[in-house]
Amino acid sequence: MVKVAEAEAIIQGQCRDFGAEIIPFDQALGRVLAEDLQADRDFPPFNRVTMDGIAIQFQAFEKGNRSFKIKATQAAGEPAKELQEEADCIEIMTGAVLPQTTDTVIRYEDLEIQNGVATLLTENIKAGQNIHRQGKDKRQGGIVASANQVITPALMNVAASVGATEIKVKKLPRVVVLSTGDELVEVHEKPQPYQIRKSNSYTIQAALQQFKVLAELRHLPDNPEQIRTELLDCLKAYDVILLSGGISKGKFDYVPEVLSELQVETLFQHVQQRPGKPFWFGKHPHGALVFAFPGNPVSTFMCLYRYFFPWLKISFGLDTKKFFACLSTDFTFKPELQYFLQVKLQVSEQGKLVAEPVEGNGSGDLTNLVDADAFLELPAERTHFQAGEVFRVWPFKQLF
Ligand SMILES: Nc1nc2c(c(=O)[nH]1)N[C@H]1C(S)=C(S)[C@@H](COP(=O)(O)OP(=O)(O)OC[C@H]3O[C@@H](n4cnc5c(N)ncnc54)[C@H](O)[C@@H]3O)O[C@H]1N2
Ligand code: MOO
Ligand SMILES: [Mg+2]
Repeated sequence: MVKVAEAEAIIQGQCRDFGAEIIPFDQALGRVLAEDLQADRDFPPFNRVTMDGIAIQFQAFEKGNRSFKIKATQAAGEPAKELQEEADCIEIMTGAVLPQTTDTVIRYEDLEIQNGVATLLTENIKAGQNIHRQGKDKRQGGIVASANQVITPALMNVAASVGATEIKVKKLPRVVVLSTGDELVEVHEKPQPYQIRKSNSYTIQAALQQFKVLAELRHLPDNPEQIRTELLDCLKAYDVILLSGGISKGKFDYVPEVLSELQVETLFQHVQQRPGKPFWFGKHPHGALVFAFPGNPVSTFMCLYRYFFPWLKISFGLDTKKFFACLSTDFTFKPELQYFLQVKLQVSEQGKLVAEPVEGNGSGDLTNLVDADAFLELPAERTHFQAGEVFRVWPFKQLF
């Protein structure tokens, strides 16, 4: 049996680079950027007017001029017009290029316009106001988004602005999710009283979609020959096998034995944790990795978030951020196992992330996961945990 930190280190020692591929820009949301995106022009690309109003020469205001004859109107999308006389102005719209020879924009709210003449209603005018200067945000050639981050809606904005119709992203690993067990029936089927519907595989598949990984689903019956045939096929066809169930001490838990027969090296078996103690991890000589999660739904789920996603993020070149939360109430857990307590998270008015335990009925209670937001990781070497103490937390729900 290995400690949680040892299991984590062994798994992270097996991170992979799956390379990169170029895909159309409109399919890139949620993928990981594999190149730096550069500004093809300055940001903004011209002196951009930021208020609807008039453009003047500030020197005219300085000389005491407070009324300006409107010589022209310039909309966004029009080339820059030119102001000839300092006694005049150009009506100008937000998003338009600053007209040539002007340097200051006054908004309509500070003007009265009558008979084609704009008169100032305020003395509070500053040279250069209401202009977003060319290149102020980024210079041409500068990096507007660096590689190794998830393509978010905000990043799409930048990608579109630089005309990146195609984007280089990290390739996705080929993943298969294997359910095991003769007690499982399909979701559309009506189970016999002694059967249950398959659910873990759908949870795993759904969670992987967060990273745009489209996993295939397969099922292994409790039959060593069939497990062997299926696993042999999967070891050739996939980079990662995510398995749930069939790995503990039961008479029909054939998975670890068959994996060994197929030359999959055991990198660890059993982790000092609850849930998920029987967790098994191994590697095939040709490269495929096998994460064999214990079948109980909460165990599978916890191991997915605690071990697989960090592995995936590191493989993608992403940062693995650490989160901590404050326990809301005293809690006791006696076994010498790292305990992953299901909690609800809330940000207090003091700005603290507070974790409140959600009582459940152990690792078979999948209904409890719906009410919880995260796992709070309580160290194995301790028994009593006090309200206010801070521990590492593994969120599995969007909090905001
Ligand atoms: N003698 C011992 N028995 C058990 C031990 C032990 O140390 N000694 N460990 C227990 C722990 S902890 C866990 S967790 C489970 C792990 O069992 P397996 O990985 O072998 O999983 P199964 O036996 O196949 O199933 C366990 C449980 O989960 C349900 N299950 C399995 N797959 C799915 C699925 N795809 N969707 C929904 N539910 C699933 C299955 O029906 C069982 O109820 O072993 C304990 N036993
Ligand atoms: O510790 Mo097992 O993984 O819960 O039921
Ligand atoms: Mg079992």
